[in-house]
Amino acid sequence: MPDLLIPSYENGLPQLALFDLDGTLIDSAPDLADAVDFMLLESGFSAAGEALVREWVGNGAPMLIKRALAHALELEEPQQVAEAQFQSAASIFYDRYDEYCCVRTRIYPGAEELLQHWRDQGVAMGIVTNKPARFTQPILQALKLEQYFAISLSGDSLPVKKPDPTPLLHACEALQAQPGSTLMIGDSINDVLAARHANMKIACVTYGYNHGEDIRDANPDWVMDSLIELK
Ligand SMILES: O=C(O)COP(=O)(O)O
Ligand SMILES: [Mg+2]
Repeated sequence: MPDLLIPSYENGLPQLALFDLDGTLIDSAPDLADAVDFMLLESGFSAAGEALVREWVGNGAPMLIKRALAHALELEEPQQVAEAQFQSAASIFYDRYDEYCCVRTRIYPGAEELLQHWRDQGVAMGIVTNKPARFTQPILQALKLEQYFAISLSGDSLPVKKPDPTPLLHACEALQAQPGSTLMIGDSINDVLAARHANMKIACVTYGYNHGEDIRDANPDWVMDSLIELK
């Protein structure tokens, strides 16, 4: 693995840094698991627990809900969940998570130190998350993180989400940065694929949510145990 100095950028710093949110900057799994378990219990199933929810996060709230229902119904694929069942479970999940989306959610150690450092160094920063916007904004506000970001794109901000590269390219265009001078920082295969398709370098954290797989298997350009290593 190459060291974390980023030689392809001027001064070793990217012009623009795009951050994934869940599993990269914040550990949101405890509150997500609470909302999933509330939804499952209200729908007449058993709770799934946080460990499983950590494996289901990463492709947006609708997919998280479908994965939880597929597990409860012992279906092989989340796509097999009936639309009516999904809709009623989703409204329970959304109401619950609207109210309790930032109770036990925490910023990972080292994350804010990197954000402060890069802000001082003049690196432009943005959020590209698959989380729906109705949750992204309140969480960024509650954790006082919104001040760092010039742009924040959520899973429903555009017609497509990661692993599609469109949100990453959209952020570059909005902030007049070249993909080749932009660094994506994430925790999952969705971040790696989106960055690859956008011709961006990708650095990944090992502690996040990657569907139970080791992120090294996705071959990101850099792997780190803490965001502080980027500083
Ligand atoms: O909400 C999700 O499923 C994942 O969100 P993320 O893209 O910030 O990891
Ligand atoms: Mg993530």
